[in-house]
Order: sequence, then structure tokens, then C-alpha cells
Amino acid sequence: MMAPADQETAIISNSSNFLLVNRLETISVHAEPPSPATKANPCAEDQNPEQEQPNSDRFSILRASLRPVTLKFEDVEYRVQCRSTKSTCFGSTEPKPIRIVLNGVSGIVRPGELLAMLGPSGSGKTTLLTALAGRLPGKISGSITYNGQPFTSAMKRKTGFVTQDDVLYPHLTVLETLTYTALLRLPNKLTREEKVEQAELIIMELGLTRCRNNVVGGPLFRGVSGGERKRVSIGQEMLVNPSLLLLDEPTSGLDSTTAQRIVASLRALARGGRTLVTTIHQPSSWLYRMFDKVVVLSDGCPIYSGRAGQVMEYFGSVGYVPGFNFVNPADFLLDLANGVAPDRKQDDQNEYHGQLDHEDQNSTKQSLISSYKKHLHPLLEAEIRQSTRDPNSISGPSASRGSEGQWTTSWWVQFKVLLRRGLQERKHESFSGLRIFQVMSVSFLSGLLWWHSDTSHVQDQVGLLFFFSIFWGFFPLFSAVFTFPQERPMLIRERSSGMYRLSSYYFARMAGDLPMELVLPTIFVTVTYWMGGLKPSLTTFVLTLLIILFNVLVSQGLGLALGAILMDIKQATTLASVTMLVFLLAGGYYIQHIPQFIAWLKYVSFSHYCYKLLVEVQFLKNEVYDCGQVVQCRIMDFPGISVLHLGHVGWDVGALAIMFVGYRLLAYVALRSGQLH
Ligand SMILES: Nc1ncnc2c1ncn2[C@@H]1O[C@H](COP(=O)(O)OP(=O)(O)OP(=O)(O)O)[C@@H](O)[C@H]1O
Repeated sequence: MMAPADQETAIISNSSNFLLVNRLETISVHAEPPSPATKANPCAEDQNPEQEQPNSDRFSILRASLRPVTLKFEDVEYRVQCRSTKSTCFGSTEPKPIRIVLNGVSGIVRPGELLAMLGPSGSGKTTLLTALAGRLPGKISGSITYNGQPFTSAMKRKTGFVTQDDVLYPHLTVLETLTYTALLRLPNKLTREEKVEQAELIIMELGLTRCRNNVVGGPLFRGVSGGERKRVSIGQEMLVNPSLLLLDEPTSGLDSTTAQRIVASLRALARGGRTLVTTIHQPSSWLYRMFDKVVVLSDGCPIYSGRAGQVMEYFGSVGYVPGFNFVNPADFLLDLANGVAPDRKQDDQNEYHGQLDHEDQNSTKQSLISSYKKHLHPLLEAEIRQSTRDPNSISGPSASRGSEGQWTTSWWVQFKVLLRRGLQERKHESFSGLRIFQVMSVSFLSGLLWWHSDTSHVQDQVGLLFFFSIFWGFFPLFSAVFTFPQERPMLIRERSSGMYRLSSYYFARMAGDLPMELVLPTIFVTVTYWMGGLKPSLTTFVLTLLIILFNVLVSQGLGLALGAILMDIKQATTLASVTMLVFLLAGGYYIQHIPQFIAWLKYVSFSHYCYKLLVEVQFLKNEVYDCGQVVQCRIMDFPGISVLHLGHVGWDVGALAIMFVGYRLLAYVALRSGQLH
């Protein structure tokens, strides 16, 4: 059997260039990594990196981007206003109760260290981690600094954050997911091939080779396993070689061997000069030994913050000694954080069969919190103060090079990669069998209903044109409404790690939607137009098709805007259906004599303009119809047509164009102005 340190050495030496890069970084970082690094990698100091690894040149940019970060958090307090309100008998509401989620948490993590946050469920680990990642909304009291500086956008790009829930595109394979991330997040100075190679290395490093070509999967269809998904999420952050890496429960759902491998990789990453912080549930004693520091939370309050190896000593000194000779320190800490003192635990097992006294638990927690305040807090304060005087931790390169550009890749590269990724992810949804069936069945059915109608039945033909404008108003509107509410988690995740500009995402999304949104209406119109016996002229057909496609784009824009403004699928679909019904009624087909005070409605209805344009091109020439008793009338004088006041094609097209631009602009502004936080 290999000793843990040997195993780690084996993992490091057997694995990819990526870890080799990390090893090399160990030499170049300012801060001195703790001694185990040398144990894990005994020859690191003797080797000339350039000679030993000919490939290392290619990744020198990644190495150069690694800057030691000393993370300090002091007396962090976070309060939230609970949503529930109680109505009083007089109809007024009581003030919303305030909940203290974090209360006076302090700590310091230096480059080369791995800090683990332990605590029962709901104790505030995720909240603290999110605060340290600079992503917690609302006001945080206390101070959190990175090399003595507040969180900046330069720091954002050097920070990796793996959330508890994996936010991944379900239709992309593992390789595609990591490759697109590499293309978006790695600097322009690396070639495309090098970025792809880096993604491959991560796949090897995280043991994902077997499932590299499997789709990630989602709630509706199976893909890779939960543990593999988690590793893909970790890989996405590891790719950019972050100086500060924060992980929320990276081992949840993993078997113990994989969990050990992941934590060993994390420790190796830390030893390469990074600062690592992770939350973890119930680590084994083997995993626990890999942590340099731990913070233990109980109901948002710290009961320990300091060296992992000194934990038993500290709790022994304040009167808490485990009842057994051998105990996993993590289990012991979790018991304490739950208020279960060692003696009570034995009582519980022997006599009470799980009936723990809540008062006892609360008093144990209170006693642990006061011991922390009395003994540990002053020591931590002194350590933080001392480190503030240390020039390495305040003027490290991450502070001095904060003026670097905000983006690693150009707008155009971001646009191209996002466009390709979007097309690949959404082609399944846009051309799903169900969607095609829906459109084709409506198309054939309407073609049969209007089978070879002619100008002797003007009313029927006008009805078909109005149906075109309504169907291709509703359909794209309801598809588009889902876009941004569904993409929101991904957008938040990727934008908060500074992956791309909102504008490049937005334009890529618009461009990617074009072919998908325009193919189905084209097929629909082609089938129904000729089956329905509309004017047998190629020019009229093409013009009809163009008007419908324009209408599709306008209605899609409205759907995008409603989705972006409300960011809630239920609310957005409700508002979309009301709006579309109003547009339908005011469109000019059902009612021709709208009262003056509400007649303005038709001017905001894109269906109205579309319908007018369709009628205009269909009956452009002075055609005639049979208006009874062998009398022929001009079609333009047909009652349902004459009230449309045709003859203003330019205005109608202009109105649609304004709506086309306006709705999309509105959607962009809504996204920009905070719906993504
Ligand atoms: N914005 C919020 N509004 C209301 N309650 C909140 C909010 N943020 C956090 N909380 C509460 O604060 C507590 C701590 O939450 P947090 O997610 O940080 O716990 P945790 O230790 O990570 O739990 P777990 O291990 O189960 O993930 C929870 O009880 C949670 O409900």
C-alpha cells in the first residue's frame, strides 16, 4: 500500500502536462508553499522547467497568469430579510424578520494552502464561499480582501468558482463542454489547438476519458453520471488555471476513491501556488488530512478557524475530547458543530437512542462559540494584522496588474465560439420531431381547409392571410419567451467568471436563432401557400414569405424582451398570451370599426402591419371578384380590405422595422440592467 504522500506523488507524476505546469509554477510563485509540496514533488527545486518539459513553453502564458493570492476575511457578517410575512388582524404586515446567516467569521488562506469549510447542512458554508467569490448579493459586513485589495474585475478572472449545482448544457458532450470553455476562457495568445489540448489534458486529469464523448445530459434525459458532471464543472474552472479556486462540495455524489483523487488534485493545485477554498460534507479522515486549514461553522457562527492539524489539540484544551481513541476529526467537528458534545454522544448511543436534548445542544454550541471568541478570534486577528504588514500579501502581482484588459478573448472570438456552441446545443430543440410535426400538421391541415381557394372567395383568402400572420406571431413569441429565463443560470455563472461580453453573447444568440427560426415558417408557407390556392405568382409568393419571416423576427423580439424583463417563465408566458390576444383582436380582421379611443391599439400590433402587407401583395393589382348578380367589383373595394386603408407599404414596413429593432434593444437593456445578478 502506498502512503498518502506517495499516492499523491504518483497522481501528480502520472498525470498530464497540466499538473506538470502546476509543478513548475511551484517554483515561480512568490509565496512559499508549505513543506508538503516538496514532499509531493521532491525534485521540483532542482529541475529546469524549460529543459525538462519541452511543451511547457506553450503554456507559459497560463503559468504567467498565476499570481499568488492571500485571501483574508475578517468578522464577516451577512443578514438576509426572510420573505415570509405574517398578516396582522388589521391587514398590515409585520416587518420582515432578519436572519443572520453568517456571524463574525474570520480566517486567512495563503497561496499554497487548501482551506476546507465544515459544518452541518444550513450552517452557512455556501453563503461564506459565495461571499469569498465576490458573488453574494447585498451588503456584507466585515472585510474580505484579496492581497489586501477588495474584489476587482481583474481578480474575478483569476477566481474559479465551482457551484454546488452543476450548470451545464445538456446536449454537449464532455469534450465539447470543456473545449468551448477553453476557447472562451483561455487567452488569445494560445492557439486554438493548444486550447483544445488543454481541454483534453483536463479530461485525462479528472478521469473523464471514458465518457469524453458522452453528452452531459439533463433532467429530461440521461447523460453522464452525477459525479462525472461534477468533475466536468471542476474541469471548467481548472482550465483557466485560477489563482484562487473556490469549490462548493466538489466531492458530493462521488465514490470515496474518486473523491480522494479529486481532493488530491485540489491539494496539488494548491501546492502549485494557488489558494483553494472548498466546502465539504463528511470527509473521511484520509481526506481530512489533506486540508491545511479548516473553518467550522455552527448556525453561521465559527467554532474553529485555523490549522487542520491543530483541531483536536484546541478542542481538547477547551474541554472537548473525543470518547474513543481513534476518531475521524471531521466527524468529531461535525458533532460539535451540531452541539453534540462527546459525552452526550456516548449517552445518546447507550441510553437515549437518538433523543438528544435541544437545550443541551444549544448550550454546547454557545460554549463553543464563546471559546472561539475568547481563544481563537484574538489569535486570528493578530495573524491577519501581521499578514497585512507582509509585503507579499498586499502588493502581490494580482494587485499590481489589476489594470489588465477585462477580457481574455476578443469580441469576435467570443461571438464565433458562442454562435457555434449555441447552434450545437439548440439544434435538437429547434428541429425536434415534435416541433416539426406541430408545424407540418398545421400546415397541411390549413392547406386542405383552404384547398385551391380562389378570388371568387375573397373572404376565405383574406382569412388565410390573417391566419398566417397570427400563427407566425404566436409560435415564435412563445418559443422566444423561454430563452432568457432558461439561460439565466448559465449566463449568471459564465458572466460572473468574466467569460464573455453580454453583447457578444446576445448577438451570437440572435444570429444562431436565425436559421432555426426561419426554416420552419419557410416550409409552412411554401406548403400552405400553394395548397391554399393563393396567387400563383412566384414574386407574390416570395414577397409573402419575406413578410412572414419579418413578422417571425418581430414577434420573436417581443418574446425575448418579455422574457428578459420578467425573467420568469410563468409571468412572461401569461403576459405574452395577453399581448398576443390584444394584437390579434386589434389586427384588423375580426373588427373593422374599432372605437376611436382604443383604435391606437392596432398601431402597436405587429400582426396588423403584417396582415396589411400580406393583403397588399396578394391583391396588388386591381383584381376583381364576384360581388353578386353578375357584378364584378374591385378587390380593393371589398369591405374587409377597404377598411385596412392599404397603400402605405413604406410605413408598414417601417413600423415593423422599428419594432424589430426596438424589442431587441429592450431585451438587451433588460439583460444589461441587472436581471442577471
Ligand atoms: N437569501 C437568503 N434568504 C433566506 N435564507 C437564506 C438566504 N441565503 C441563505 N439563507 C439561509 O442561510 C442558511 C445557510 O445557507 P447555506 O446554503 O450557506 O448553508 P450550507 O451550510 O451551505 O448548507 P448545505 O450544506 O446544505 O449546502 C440556510 O438556512 C439558508 O436557508
